[in-house]
Amino acid sequence: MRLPGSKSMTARALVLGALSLGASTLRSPLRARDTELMAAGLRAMGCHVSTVDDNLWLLRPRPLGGPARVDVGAAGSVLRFLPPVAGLADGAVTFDGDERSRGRPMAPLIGALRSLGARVDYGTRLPLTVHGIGRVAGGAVTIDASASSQLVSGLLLAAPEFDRGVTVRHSGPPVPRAPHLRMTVQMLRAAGAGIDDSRPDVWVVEPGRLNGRAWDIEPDLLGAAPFLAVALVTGGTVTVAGWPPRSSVQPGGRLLDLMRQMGGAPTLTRQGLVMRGTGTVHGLTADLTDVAELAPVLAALAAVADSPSHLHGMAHLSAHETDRIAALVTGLTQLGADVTKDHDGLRIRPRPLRGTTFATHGDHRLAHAAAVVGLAVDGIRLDDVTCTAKTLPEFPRLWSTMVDGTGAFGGQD
Ligand SMILES: O=C(O)C1=C[C@@H](OP(=O)(O)O)[C@@H](O)[C@H](O)C1
Ligand SMILES: C=C(OP(=O)(O)O)C(=O)O
Repeated sequence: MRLPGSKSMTARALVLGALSLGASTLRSPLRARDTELMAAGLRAMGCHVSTVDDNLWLLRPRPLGGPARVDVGAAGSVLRFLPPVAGLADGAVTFDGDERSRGRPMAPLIGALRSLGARVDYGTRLPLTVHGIGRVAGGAVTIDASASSQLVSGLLLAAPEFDRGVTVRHSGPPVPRAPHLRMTVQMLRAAGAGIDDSRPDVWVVEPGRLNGRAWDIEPDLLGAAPFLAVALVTGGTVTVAGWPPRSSVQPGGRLLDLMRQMGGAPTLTRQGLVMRGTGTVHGLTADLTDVAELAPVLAALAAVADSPSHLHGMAHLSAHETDRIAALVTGLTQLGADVTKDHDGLRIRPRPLRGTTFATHGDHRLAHAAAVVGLAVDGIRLDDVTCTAKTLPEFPRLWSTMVDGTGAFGGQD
């Protein structure tokens, strides 16, 4: 199969392109609800973004301005990356989104933006309005980003355009998702930013113009998880074409290590990444701090494994699209698994499972998890599969084609 483009790379390339001198292109971007909302948000502020060609999106930066309204939908990236950009626009930009987004952690970012010189109307929930004056003073700021790495990424991505750049210090429990922060730093550098991340929990971005450029978006390796899980559960083989090299900005190596521990045998070949399984899945003890989006699919695998699992380092998952920890406890328990929550994760002891309805809570990664359990247990029904459009609108088609056994899924060549 061929995977669609990385959600995180697509989001960053769009934001950087809007703040650059000169045009940018995105080759093989992800077309999904989150990235279309990012494009629409930038358009609303005045940037020219053409997404008509599935394989090549085009950005022509123009002066950003309001009044504008931005729908963040359920996208944490739009929610955290665009308010700092709106500070640079001339005029008021109002942000709102799906009910669940209204309460996702934002306060540290708003506090930081205010102390960097932006005027923001925000209580404790969306909607919020940034009253941009075309410039943000910038400077040094300390925030607690333990609830979301996106709080730091959002500040860094816009910072080259701040008069004094930015120095962001994180203070508090560890920031989750170091790989996403590395991706932010690498993509800023690739766009010409001066950025120092040599000290733990401190990021310094110098002021300066970014250059428009051609971005090659890698396939979404985190989105590969449910498809690779198929090999483990069924004892089959799944080949993912176009798997990026080890130097990838995504934590692909970590995904493969975790799947190897659960019984998969991944090899990189000229055809791509080949995952082989035996049909027996092993339990896993792992700290998922850096890759917690994988937790739902790994929890699904753990529920059909031959031994218990302990997945931890995932406390902040309770602030994602839904409270993922609570949803996994309830959903997997209803199927018959023995699941308990501890202070920052889940303990899963497999037991014979029964087919029943699995509540996705409108969360794409919970839908992926239910689909994986459904490979091993008859009669699993998802209460909603349209939520997969957030990051992979083709998910139902890809999955059913694969489960039907035609082997023809993923033809995006
Ligand atoms: O920067 C990014 O592209 C992302 C960062 C992570 O957010 P959190 O740190 O809030 O988990 C991740 O979960 C999200 O899917 C994408
Ligand atoms: C947490 C996720 O998304 P976001 O925070 O970007 O909405 C995700 O895709 O699993």
